[in-house]
Amino acid sequence: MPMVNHHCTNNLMNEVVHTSPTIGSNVEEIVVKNTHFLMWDIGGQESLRSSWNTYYSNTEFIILVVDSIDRERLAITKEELYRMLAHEDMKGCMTAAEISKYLTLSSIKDHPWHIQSCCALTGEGLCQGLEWMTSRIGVR
Ligand SMILES: Nc1nc2c(ncn2[C@@H]2O[C@H](COP(=O)(O)OP(=O)(O)OP(=O)(O)O)[C@@H](O)[C@H]2O)c(=O)[nH]1
Ligand SMILES: [Mg+2]
Repeated sequence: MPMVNHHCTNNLMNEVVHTSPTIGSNVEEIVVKNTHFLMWDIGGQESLRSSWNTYYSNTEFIILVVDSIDRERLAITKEELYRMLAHEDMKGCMTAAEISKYLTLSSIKDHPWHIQSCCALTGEGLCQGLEWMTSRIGVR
């Protein structure tokens, strides 16, 4: 029944929820225990899935909503989940060693240098890079 499809009562909020297929995206900020989440709601229709990858960079979490009554489409969900995981923005990235080789860093003899792989999003590697700098202080 269409009315059931488009207007359902959300008991938690005690309000009528209107739904319509997501085209493009909706963005909303949600605060949970003082943590602000910037949430992008993106459309799940097949034709829209190719645009999902444009949302992955700078994204910390992905909420994959599964319709628990739809057994037939669970296989598609699985397929899309693994496609999503294969899409991380780090796939195919160069290693620090490759970059170092390309920049021929080893030929730099008149300056101390250090190459550090890091991720600006998670902060991984940043401390190590700075620690190297502190370890060089007064070494010359
Ligand atoms: N029973 C029930 N129906 C739901 C629930 N969530 C959504 N629906 C219904 O499922 C249909 C699709 O809901 P949407 O929230 O638009 O689904 P969606 O995944 O955002 O769809 P797209 O935006 O097209 O990707 C609507 O008819 C909703 O009323 C739920 O938790 N329980
Ligand atoms: Mg939607």
